[in-house]
Amino acid sequence: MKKFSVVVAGGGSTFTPGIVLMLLANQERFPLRAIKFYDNDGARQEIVAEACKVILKEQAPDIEFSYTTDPKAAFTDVDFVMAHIRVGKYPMREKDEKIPLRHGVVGQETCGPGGIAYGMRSIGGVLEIVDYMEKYSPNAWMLNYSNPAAIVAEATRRLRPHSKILNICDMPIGIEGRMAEIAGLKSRKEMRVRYYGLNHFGWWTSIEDAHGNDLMPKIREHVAKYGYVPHTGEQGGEASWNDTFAKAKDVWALDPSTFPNTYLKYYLYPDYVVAHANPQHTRANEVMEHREKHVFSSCAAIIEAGKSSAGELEIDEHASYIVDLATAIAFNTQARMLLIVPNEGAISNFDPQAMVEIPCLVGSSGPEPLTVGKIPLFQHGLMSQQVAVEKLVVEAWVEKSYLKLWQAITLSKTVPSASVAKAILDDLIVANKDYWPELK
Ligand SMILES: NC(=O)c1ccc[n+]([C@@H]2O[C@H](COP(=O)([O-])OP(=O)(O)OC[C@H]3O[C@@H](n4cnc5c(N)ncnc54)[C@H](O)[C@@H]3O)[C@@H](O)[C@H]2O)c1
Ligand SMILES: O=P(O)(O)OC[C@H]1O[C@H](O[C@H]2[C@H](O)[C@@H](O)[C@@H](O)O[C@@H]2CO)[C@H](O)[C@@H](O)[C@@H]1O
Ligand SMILES: [Mn+2]
Repeated sequence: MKKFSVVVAGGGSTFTPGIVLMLLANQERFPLRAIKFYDNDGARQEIVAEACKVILKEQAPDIEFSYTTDPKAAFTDVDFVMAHIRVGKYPMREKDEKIPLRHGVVGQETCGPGGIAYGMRSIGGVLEIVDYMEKYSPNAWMLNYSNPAAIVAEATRRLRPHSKILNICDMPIGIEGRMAEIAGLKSRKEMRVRYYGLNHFGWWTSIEDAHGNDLMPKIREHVAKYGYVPHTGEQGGEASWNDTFAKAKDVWALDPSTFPNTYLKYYLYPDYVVAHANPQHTRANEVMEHREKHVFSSCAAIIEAGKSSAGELEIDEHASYIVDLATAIAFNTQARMLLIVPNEGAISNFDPQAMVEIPCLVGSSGPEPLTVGKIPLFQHGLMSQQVAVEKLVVEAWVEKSYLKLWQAITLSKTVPSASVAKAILDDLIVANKDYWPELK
Protein backbone atom coordinates (compact mmCIF):
# COMPACT_ATOMS: atom_id res chain seq x y z
CA MET A 1 0.00 0.00 0.00
CA LYS A 2 1.32 3.49 -0.83
CA LYS A 3 2.76 5.44 2.11
CA PHE A 4 2.05 9.15 2.34
CA SER A 5 3.93 12.28 3.28
CA VAL A 6 2.09 14.85 5.42
CA VAL A 7 3.07 18.33 6.51
CA VAL A 8 1.25 19.84 9.48
CA ALA A 9 1.05 23.58 8.92
CA GLY A 10 0.83 25.13 12.37
CA GLY A 11 3.11 22.55 13.97
CA GLY A 12 3.06 24.50 17.24
CA SER A 13 -0.70 24.06 17.56
CA THR A 14 -2.16 22.70 20.76
CA PHE A 15 -3.94 20.16 18.55
CA THR A 16 -0.78 18.85 16.86
CA PRO A 17 0.19 16.19 19.44
CA GLY A 18 -3.34 14.74 19.52
CA ILE A 19 -3.45 14.66 15.75
CA VAL A 20 -0.04 12.96 15.54
CA LEU A 21 -1.23 10.30 18.02
CA MET A 22 -4.39 9.90 15.93
CA LEU A 23 -2.34 9.50 12.73
CA LEU A 24 -0.24 6.82 14.44
CA ALA A 25 -3.41 4.99 15.48
CA ASN A 26 -4.59 4.99 11.85
CA GLN A 27 -1.49 3.62 10.14
CA GLU A 28 -3.39 0.56 8.89
CA ARG A 29 -5.68 2.65 6.69
CA PHE A 30 -3.45 5.72 6.19
CA PRO A 31 0.21 4.61 6.24
CA LEU A 32 2.80 7.39 6.43
CA ARG A 33 6.38 7.54 5.16
CA ALA A 34 6.98 11.09 6.45
CA ILE A 35 5.55 13.70 8.81
CA LYS A 36 6.81 17.29 8.73
CA PHE A 37 5.80 20.27 10.85
CA TYR A 38 5.81 23.83 9.56
CA ASP A 39 5.24 26.97 11.63
CA ASN A 40 6.28 30.62 11.51
CA ASP A 41 7.01 30.53 15.25
CA GLY A 42 10.03 28.25 15.47
CA ALA A 43 10.34 28.38 19.25
CA ARG A 44 6.71 27.39 19.83
CA GLN A 45 6.87 24.66 17.25
CA GLU A 46 10.16 23.24 18.59
CA ILE A 47 8.55 22.33 21.93
CA VAL A 48 5.73 20.38 20.28
CA ALA A 49 8.04 18.90 17.63
CA GLU A 50 10.74 17.67 20.00
CA ALA A 51 8.07 15.92 22.10
CA CYS A 52 6.47 14.40 18.99
CA LYS A 53 9.94 13.26 17.91
CA VAL A 54 10.12 11.17 21.12
CA ILE A 55 6.66 9.72 20.51
CA LEU A 56 7.40 8.88 16.86
CA LYS A 57 10.73 7.28 17.75
CA GLU A 58 8.96 5.05 20.27
CA GLN A 59 5.92 4.17 18.18
CA ALA A 60 6.87 4.56 14.51
CA PRO A 61 10.65 4.84 13.98
CA ASP A 62 10.20 4.14 10.26
CA ILE A 63 8.27 7.37 9.70
CA GLU A 64 10.69 10.12 8.70
CA PHE A 65 10.09 13.15 10.95
CA SER A 66 11.31 16.71 10.64
CA TYR A 67 10.20 20.21 11.50
CA THR A 68 11.09 23.55 10.01
CA THR A 69 10.16 27.20 9.49
CA ASP A 70 11.46 27.02 5.92
CA PRO A 71 8.57 26.73 3.44
CA LYS A 72 10.61 24.95 0.76
CA ALA A 73 11.79 22.26 3.18
CA ALA A 74 8.30 21.94 4.65
CA PHE A 75 6.20 21.75 1.51
CA THR A 76 8.46 19.79 -0.84
CA ASP A 77 7.49 16.15 -1.49
CA VAL A 78 4.20 16.12 0.46
CA ASP A 79 0.89 14.46 -0.43
CA PHE A 80 -1.24 16.28 2.13
CA VAL A 81 -1.04 19.62 3.95
CA MET A 82 -2.99 19.48 7.22
CA ALA A 83 -3.40 23.17 8.10
CA HIS A 84 -4.39 24.46 11.50
CA ILE A 85 -2.78 27.84 11.94
CA ARG A 86 -3.96 30.58 14.30
CA VAL A 87 -2.61 33.89 13.02
CA GLY A 88 -1.84 36.02 16.06
CA LYS A 89 -2.18 33.01 18.36
CA TYR A 90 -4.09 33.20 21.62
CA PRO A 91 -3.17 36.75 22.56
CA MET A 92 -5.06 37.94 19.50
CA ARG A 93 -7.94 35.52 20.16
CA GLU A 94 -8.20 37.13 23.60
CA LYS A 95 -8.53 40.57 21.94
CA ASP A 96 -11.06 39.20 19.42
CA GLU A 97 -13.20 38.12 22.35
CA LYS A 98 -12.67 41.07 24.73
CA ILE A 99 -12.93 44.06 22.40
CA PRO A 100 -16.55 43.38 21.29
CA LEU A 101 -17.55 42.68 24.91
CA ARG A 102 -16.29 46.16 25.84
CA HIS A 103 -19.11 47.40 23.60
CA GLY A 104 -21.73 44.98 24.97
CA VAL A 105 -21.44 42.67 21.93
CA VAL A 106 -20.72 38.94 21.65
CA GLY A 107 -16.98 38.27 21.87
CA GLN A 108 -16.25 34.89 20.26
CA GLU A 109 -13.43 33.15 18.37
CA THR A 110 -15.22 32.63 15.04
CA CYS A 111 -18.55 34.45 15.43
CA GLY A 112 -19.47 38.14 15.25
CA PRO A 113 -16.83 40.91 15.29
CA GLY A 114 -14.26 38.57 16.90
CA GLY A 115 -14.63 36.09 14.06
CA ILE A 116 -14.44 38.91 11.53
CA ALA A 117 -11.21 40.17 13.09
CA TYR A 118 -9.82 36.64 13.10
CA GLY A 119 -10.84 36.23 9.47
CA MET A 120 -8.98 39.40 8.47
CA ARG A 121 -5.85 37.85 10.00
CA SER A 122 -6.34 34.30 8.70
CA ILE A 123 -6.93 35.00 5.01
CA GLY A 124 -3.34 36.01 4.27
CA GLY A 125 -1.86 33.23 6.36
CA VAL A 126 -3.91 30.47 4.73
CA LEU A 127 -3.41 31.76 1.18
CA GLU A 128 0.34 31.83 1.82
CA ILE A 129 0.24 28.14 2.75
CA VAL A 130 -1.86 27.27 -0.31
CA ASP A 131 0.75 29.01 -2.47
CA TYR A 132 3.65 27.20 -0.78
CA MET A 133 1.85 23.89 -1.36
CA GLU A 134 1.27 24.64 -5.04
CA LYS A 135 4.84 25.84 -5.54
CA TYR A 136 6.59 22.89 -3.91
CA SER A 137 4.08 20.01 -4.13
CA PRO A 138 1.59 20.89 -6.88
CA ASN A 139 -0.22 17.54 -6.67
CA ALA A 140 -0.89 17.79 -2.94
CA TRP A 141 -4.25 18.39 -1.25
CA MET A 142 -4.72 20.85 1.58
CA LEU A 143 -7.06 19.77 4.38
CA ASN A 144 -7.75 23.09 6.06
CA TYR A 145 -9.28 23.55 9.47
CA SER A 146 -7.69 26.88 10.24
CA ASN A 147 -10.47 29.15 11.45
CA PRO A 148 -12.63 31.03 10.93
CA ALA A 149 -13.42 28.31 8.40
CA ALA A 150 -16.38 30.19 6.89
CA ILE A 151 -14.35 33.28 5.99
CA VAL A 152 -11.27 31.26 5.01
CA ALA A 153 -13.43 29.09 2.77
CA GLU A 154 -14.97 32.13 1.06
CA ALA A 155 -11.49 33.61 0.59
CA THR A 156 -10.14 30.42 -1.00
CA ARG A 157 -13.25 30.12 -3.19
CA ARG A 158 -12.79 33.64 -4.45
CA LEU A 159 -8.97 33.92 -4.56
CA ARG A 160 -7.78 30.32 -5.16
CA PRO A 161 -10.80 28.81 -6.98
CA HIS A 162 -8.79 26.02 -8.60
CA SER A 163 -6.69 25.03 -5.61
CA LYS A 164 -6.95 21.58 -4.13
CA ILE A 165 -8.13 22.70 -0.71
CA LEU A 166 -10.88 21.21 1.44
CA ASN A 167 -12.25 23.30 4.31
CA ILE A 168 -13.55 21.27 7.25
CA CYS A 169 -14.94 21.67 10.75
CA ASP A 170 -15.24 19.31 13.70
CA MET A 171 -18.23 20.91 15.44
CA PRO A 172 -20.79 18.71 13.65
CA ILE A 173 -18.55 15.72 14.51
CA GLY A 174 -18.65 16.63 18.19
CA ILE A 175 -22.40 17.21 18.25
CA GLU A 176 -23.12 14.02 16.28
CA GLY A 177 -21.10 12.11 18.86
CA ARG A 178 -23.49 13.38 21.49
CA MET A 179 -26.53 12.64 19.34
CA ALA A 180 -25.32 9.06 18.87
CA GLU A 181 -24.96 8.68 22.64
CA ILE A 182 -28.46 10.10 23.16
CA ALA A 183 -29.80 7.68 20.54
CA GLY A 184 -28.08 4.74 22.22
CA LEU A 185 -25.61 4.08 19.41
CA LYS A 186 -21.92 3.19 19.86
CA SER A 187 -20.66 5.69 17.30
CA ARG A 188 -21.80 8.65 15.22
CA LYS A 189 -20.68 6.61 12.21
CA GLU A 190 -23.76 4.44 12.67
CA MET A 191 -25.82 7.51 11.77
CA ARG A 192 -26.65 8.82 8.29
CA VAL A 193 -27.40 12.53 8.42
CA ARG A 194 -28.68 15.32 6.23
CA TYR A 195 -27.40 18.76 7.21
CA TYR A 196 -27.10 22.20 5.64
CA GLY A 197 -25.86 25.66 6.51
CA LEU A 198 -22.74 27.78 6.58
CA ASN A 199 -19.78 26.83 8.75
CA HIS A 200 -20.74 27.19 12.44
CA PHE A 201 -24.23 28.10 11.24
CA GLY A 202 -26.21 24.97 10.24
CA TRP A 203 -29.01 22.50 10.93
CA TRP A 204 -29.59 18.73 10.84
CA THR A 205 -32.78 17.82 9.00
CA SER A 206 -32.55 14.03 9.03
CA ILE A 207 -30.79 11.48 11.23
CA GLU A 208 -31.23 7.76 10.56
CA ASP A 209 -29.50 4.63 11.82
CA ALA A 210 -27.80 2.15 9.49
CA HIS A 211 -31.16 0.43 8.86
CA GLY A 212 -32.88 3.64 7.84
CA ASN A 213 -34.80 4.04 11.11
CA ASP A 214 -35.57 7.67 11.96
CA LEU A 215 -33.65 8.69 15.07
CA MET A 216 -34.98 12.26 15.16
CA PRO A 217 -37.94 11.58 17.51
CA LYS A 218 -35.76 9.96 20.19
CA ILE A 219 -33.09 12.66 19.97
CA ARG A 220 -35.75 15.39 19.85
CA GLU A 221 -37.36 14.15 23.07
CA HIS A 222 -33.96 14.49 24.80
CA VAL A 223 -32.84 17.79 23.23
CA ALA A 224 -36.15 19.43 24.18
CA LYS A 225 -35.24 18.85 27.85
CA TYR A 226 -31.45 18.74 28.02
CA GLY A 227 -30.02 20.12 24.79
CA TYR A 228 -26.96 18.10 23.69
CA VAL A 229 -26.06 17.08 27.23
CA PRO A 230 -26.20 13.29 26.77
CA HIS A 231 -27.11 12.33 30.31
CA THR A 232 -28.81 14.52 32.91
CA GLY A 233 -26.87 15.80 35.92
CA GLU A 234 -23.11 16.10 36.27
CA GLN A 235 -21.10 16.45 33.06
CA GLY A 236 -17.38 16.16 32.44
CA GLY A 237 -15.61 18.73 30.31
CA GLU A 238 -15.31 22.48 30.69
CA ALA A 239 -18.11 24.61 32.09
CA SER A 240 -18.31 26.93 29.10
CA TRP A 241 -18.66 24.04 26.67
CA ASN A 242 -21.20 22.34 28.94
CA ASP A 243 -23.25 25.53 28.96
CA THR A 244 -23.08 25.67 25.16
CA PHE A 245 -24.32 22.11 24.77
CA ALA A 246 -27.13 22.73 27.27
CA LYS A 247 -28.14 26.00 25.54
CA ALA A 248 -28.80 24.02 22.35
CA LYS A 249 -32.23 23.32 23.89
CA ASP A 250 -33.21 26.98 23.46
CA VAL A 251 -31.61 27.23 20.02
CA TRP A 252 -33.52 24.11 18.94
CA ALA A 253 -36.81 25.74 20.04
CA LEU A 254 -36.58 28.16 17.09
CA ASP A 255 -37.15 25.23 14.68
CA PRO A 256 -38.07 21.94 16.45
CA SER A 257 -38.17 20.14 13.10
CA THR A 258 -34.37 20.36 12.92
CA PHE A 259 -31.33 20.19 15.23
CA PRO A 260 -29.06 23.26 15.36
CA ASN A 261 -25.31 23.70 15.30
CA THR A 262 -24.37 24.97 18.77
CA TYR A 263 -22.78 28.11 17.30
CA LEU A 264 -26.22 29.46 16.40
CA LYS A 265 -26.64 30.47 20.07
CA TYR A 266 -24.32 33.45 19.43
CA TYR A 267 -26.64 34.77 16.70
CA LEU A 268 -30.02 33.86 18.20
CA TYR A 269 -29.27 34.64 21.86
CA PRO A 270 -26.53 37.30 21.84
CA ASP A 271 -28.11 38.95 24.88
CA TYR A 272 -27.86 35.71 26.85
CA VAL A 273 -24.24 35.23 25.72
CA VAL A 274 -23.18 38.76 26.72
CA ALA A 275 -25.04 38.57 30.04
CA HIS A 276 -23.15 35.34 30.89
CA ALA A 277 -19.75 36.51 29.68
CA ASN A 278 -16.91 37.79 31.85
CA PRO A 279 -15.25 40.60 29.89
CA GLN A 280 -12.07 40.08 31.91
CA HIS A 281 -11.88 36.31 31.49
CA THR A 282 -13.05 34.81 28.20
CA ARG A 283 -12.70 31.45 26.44
CA ALA A 284 -9.21 32.40 25.23
CA ASN A 285 -8.12 32.72 28.86
CA GLU A 286 -9.67 29.35 29.67
CA VAL A 287 -7.80 27.71 26.79
CA MET A 288 -4.50 29.37 27.71
CA GLU A 289 -4.97 28.24 31.31
CA HIS A 290 -6.01 24.70 30.41
CA ARG A 291 -5.36 23.20 26.97
CA GLU A 292 -2.34 25.30 26.03
CA LYS A 293 -0.74 24.94 29.47
CA HIS A 294 -1.47 21.18 29.56
CA VAL A 295 -0.12 20.45 26.09
CA PHE A 296 3.06 22.49 26.47
CA SER A 297 3.83 21.25 29.98
CA SER A 298 3.33 17.67 28.79
CA CYS A 299 5.62 18.29 25.81
CA ALA A 300 8.29 19.77 28.09
CA ALA A 301 8.07 16.77 30.44
CA ILE A 302 8.39 14.32 27.53
CA ILE A 303 11.42 16.16 26.18
CA GLU A 304 13.02 16.27 29.63
CA ALA A 305 12.46 12.57 30.33
CA GLY A 306 13.01 11.38 26.78
CA LYS A 307 9.90 9.19 26.97
CA SER A 308 6.26 9.79 26.06
CA SER A 309 4.97 8.34 29.34
CA ALA A 310 6.32 11.42 31.10
CA GLY A 311 3.54 13.51 29.54
CA GLU A 312 -0.26 13.27 29.46
CA LEU A 313 -0.89 13.90 25.79
CA GLU A 314 -4.15 12.36 24.57
CA ILE A 315 -5.09 11.08 21.17
CA ASP A 316 -7.53 13.40 19.40
CA GLU A 317 -10.00 10.63 18.52
CA HIS A 318 -12.54 12.94 16.93
CA ALA A 319 -9.82 14.32 14.63
CA SER A 320 -9.92 10.96 12.85
CA TYR A 321 -12.31 12.70 10.47
CA ILE A 322 -9.11 14.18 9.02
CA VAL A 323 -7.93 10.66 8.15
CA ASP A 324 -11.41 9.83 6.84
CA LEU A 325 -10.94 12.77 4.47
CA ALA A 326 -7.34 11.97 3.53
CA THR A 327 -8.17 8.32 2.77
CA ALA A 328 -11.22 9.35 0.77
CA ILE A 329 -8.93 11.43 -1.46
CA ALA A 330 -6.10 8.89 -1.50
CA PHE A 331 -8.18 5.75 -2.12
CA ASN A 332 -11.30 7.17 -3.77
CA THR A 333 -13.51 5.79 -1.00
CA GLN A 334 -16.51 8.04 -1.82
CA ALA A 335 -16.87 8.61 1.96
CA ARG A 336 -19.90 10.72 2.90
CA MET A 337 -18.71 13.72 4.92
CA LEU A 338 -19.77 17.28 5.77
CA LEU A 339 -17.51 19.71 3.95
CA ILE A 340 -17.58 23.45 3.27
CA VAL A 341 -18.03 23.68 -0.50
CA PRO A 342 -19.42 26.05 -3.18
CA ASN A 343 -23.20 25.72 -3.14
CA GLU A 344 -23.65 25.67 -6.93
CA GLY A 345 -27.30 24.67 -6.69
CA ALA A 346 -27.09 22.06 -3.93
CA ILE A 347 -29.31 24.35 -1.88
CA SER A 348 -31.60 25.25 -4.75
CA ASN A 349 -32.96 28.55 -3.39
CA PHE A 350 -29.66 29.93 -2.02
CA ASP A 351 -26.73 31.88 -3.48
CA PRO A 352 -24.89 29.47 -5.80
CA GLN A 353 -21.60 31.18 -4.91
CA ALA A 354 -21.97 30.77 -1.17
CA MET A 355 -19.67 28.37 0.68
CA VAL A 356 -22.07 25.98 2.37
CA GLU A 357 -21.50 23.13 4.82
CA ILE A 358 -23.33 20.11 3.41
CA PRO A 359 -22.89 16.34 2.99
CA CYS A 360 -20.52 15.39 0.15
CA LEU A 361 -19.24 12.16 -1.34
CA VAL A 362 -15.44 12.44 -1.33
CA GLY A 363 -13.14 10.69 -3.79
CA SER A 364 -9.81 11.22 -5.55
CA SER A 365 -11.11 14.17 -7.55
CA GLY A 366 -12.47 15.86 -4.43
CA PRO A 367 -15.95 16.41 -3.01
CA GLU A 368 -19.21 15.80 -4.85
CA PRO A 369 -21.95 17.69 -2.96
CA LEU A 370 -25.31 15.98 -2.36
CA THR A 371 -28.39 18.01 -3.20
CA VAL A 372 -30.23 19.64 -0.31
CA GLY A 373 -33.13 21.26 -2.19
CA LYS A 374 -35.07 24.29 -0.97
CA ILE A 375 -34.47 25.59 2.55
CA PRO A 376 -37.17 27.27 4.67
CA LEU A 377 -37.59 31.04 4.96
CA PHE A 378 -36.23 31.24 8.53
CA GLN A 379 -32.93 29.55 7.72
CA HIS A 380 -32.74 31.28 4.32
CA GLY A 381 -33.04 34.68 5.95
CA LEU A 382 -30.42 33.95 8.61
CA MET A 383 -27.97 32.43 6.12
CA SER A 384 -28.40 35.23 3.58
CA GLN A 385 -27.45 37.81 6.21
CA GLN A 386 -24.50 35.78 7.51
CA VAL A 387 -23.07 34.85 4.12
CA ALA A 388 -23.19 38.53 3.14
CA VAL A 389 -21.11 39.32 6.25
CA GLU A 390 -18.56 36.66 5.27
CA LYS A 391 -18.37 37.87 1.67
CA LEU A 392 -17.99 41.49 2.75
CA VAL A 393 -15.06 40.53 5.00
CA VAL A 394 -13.24 38.92 2.07
CA GLU A 395 -14.02 41.93 -0.14
CA ALA A 396 -12.76 44.25 2.60
CA TRP A 397 -9.51 42.27 2.82
CA VAL A 398 -9.01 42.24 -0.96
CA GLU A 399 -9.87 45.91 -1.40
CA LYS A 400 -8.39 47.06 1.93
CA SER A 401 -11.79 48.70 2.44
CA TYR A 402 -12.68 50.28 5.82
CA LEU A 403 -16.24 50.84 4.54
CA LYS A 404 -16.84 47.19 3.60
CA LEU A 405 -15.49 45.96 6.91
CA TRP A 406 -17.77 48.43 8.72
CA GLN A 407 -20.67 47.11 6.61
CA ALA A 408 -19.72 43.52 7.51
CA ILE A 409 -19.68 44.19 11.24
CA THR A 410 -22.88 46.27 11.01
CA LEU A 411 -24.62 43.45 9.13
CA SER A 412 -23.72 40.78 11.71
CA LYS A 413 -26.76 39.60 13.67
CA THR A 414 -24.66 39.95 16.83
CA VAL A 415 -24.24 43.75 16.46
CA PRO A 416 -27.05 46.22 17.37
CA SER A 417 -26.13 49.26 15.26
CA ALA A 418 -23.73 50.87 12.81
CA SER A 419 -22.40 53.15 15.54
CA VAL A 420 -21.55 50.22 17.81
CA ALA A 421 -20.04 48.44 14.78
CA LYS A 422 -17.84 51.45 14.03
CA ALA A 423 -16.63 51.71 17.62
CA ILE A 424 -15.71 48.03 17.64
CA LEU A 425 -14.04 48.29 14.22
CA ASP A 426 -11.88 51.23 15.28
CA ASP A 427 -10.70 49.30 18.36
CA LEU A 428 -10.02 46.18 16.28
CA ILE A 429 -7.95 48.17 13.77
CA VAL A 430 -5.64 49.33 16.53
CA ALA A 431 -5.37 45.82 18.00
CA ASN A 432 -4.65 44.23 14.60
CA LYS A 433 -2.17 46.77 13.26
CA ASP A 434 0.48 44.05 12.84
CA TYR A 435 -1.85 41.65 11.06
CA TRP A 436 -4.54 43.29 8.94
CA PRO A 437 -3.88 45.08 5.67
CA GLU A 438 -3.98 48.84 6.23
CA LEU A 439 -7.57 49.89 5.48
CA LYS A 440 -8.41 53.00 3.51
N1 LIG B 1 -12.11 23.68 11.87
C1 LIG B 1 -12.37 23.33 13.13
O1 LIG B 1 -13.45 22.86 13.46
C2 LIG B 1 -11.31 23.54 14.17
C3 LIG B 1 -11.29 22.78 15.36
C4 LIG B 1 -10.29 23.05 16.30
C5 LIG B 1 -9.33 24.03 16.02
N2 LIG B 1 -9.40 24.72 14.85
C6 LIG B 1 -8.42 25.74 14.48
O2 LIG B 1 -7.13 25.16 14.46
C7 LIG B 1 -6.18 26.22 14.60
C8 LIG B 1 -5.15 25.87 15.65
O3 LIG B 1 -5.77 25.98 16.88
P1 LIG B 1 -4.89 26.05 18.24
O4 LIG B 1 -5.84 26.40 19.31
O5 LIG B 1 -4.06 24.85 18.36
O6 LIG B 1 -3.93 27.32 17.95
P2 LIG B 1 -2.41 27.53 18.45
O7 LIG B 1 -2.22 29.02 18.53
O8 LIG B 1 -2.11 26.68 19.60
O9 LIG B 1 -1.54 27.00 17.21
C9 LIG B 1 -1.56 27.63 15.98
C10 LIG B 1 -0.16 27.59 15.39
O10 LIG B 1 -0.20 28.27 14.13
C11 LIG B 1 1.01 28.99 14.01
N3 LIG B 1 0.85 30.04 12.99
C12 LIG B 1 0.20 31.20 13.12
N4 LIG B 1 0.27 31.90 11.97
C13 LIG B 1 0.98 31.14 11.10
C14 LIG B 1 1.39 31.31 9.73
N5 LIG B 1 1.05 32.41 9.04
N6 LIG B 1 2.11 30.32 9.14
C15 LIG B 1 2.44 29.20 9.84
N7 LIG B 1 2.07 28.98 11.14
C16 LIG B 1 1.35 29.94 11.74
C17 LIG B 1 1.28 29.53 15.39
O11 LIG B 1 2.63 29.93 15.54
C18 LIG B 1 0.88 28.34 16.26
O12 LIG B 1 1.98 27.52 16.54
C19 LIG B 1 -7.00 27.47 14.90
O13 LIG B 1 -7.26 28.19 13.70
C20 LIG B 1 -8.29 26.91 15.42
O14 LIG B 1 -9.38 27.80 15.33
C21 LIG B 1 -10.36 24.51 13.94
O1 LIG C 1 -12.75 27.10 22.52
P1 LIG C 1 -11.92 25.96 22.00
O2 LIG C 1 -10.60 26.43 21.42
O3 LIG C 1 -11.78 24.81 22.95
O4 LIG C 1 -12.77 25.32 20.81
C1 LIG C 1 -13.05 26.13 19.72
C2 LIG C 1 -13.31 25.15 18.61
O5 LIG C 1 -14.56 24.50 18.91
C3 LIG C 1 -14.99 23.57 17.94
O6 LIG C 1 -14.06 22.46 17.90
C4 LIG C 1 -14.20 21.61 19.06
C5 LIG C 1 -14.99 20.37 18.73
O7 LIG C 1 -16.16 20.73 18.04
C6 LIG C 1 -15.35 19.66 20.03
O8 LIG C 1 -16.06 18.48 19.73
C7 LIG C 1 -14.09 19.32 20.78
O9 LIG C 1 -13.47 18.19 20.19
O10 LIG C 1 -13.13 20.34 20.82
C8 LIG C 1 -12.88 21.03 19.56
C9 LIG C 1 -11.83 22.09 19.81
O11 LIG C 1 -12.01 22.57 21.11
C10 LIG C 1 -15.09 24.23 16.57
O12 LIG C 1 -15.43 23.32 15.58
C11 LIG C 1 -13.79 24.89 16.20
O13 LIG C 1 -13.94 25.55 14.96
C12 LIG C 1 -13.39 25.87 17.27
O14 LIG C 1 -12.11 26.43 16.98
MN1 LIG D 1 -15.24 24.49 13.52
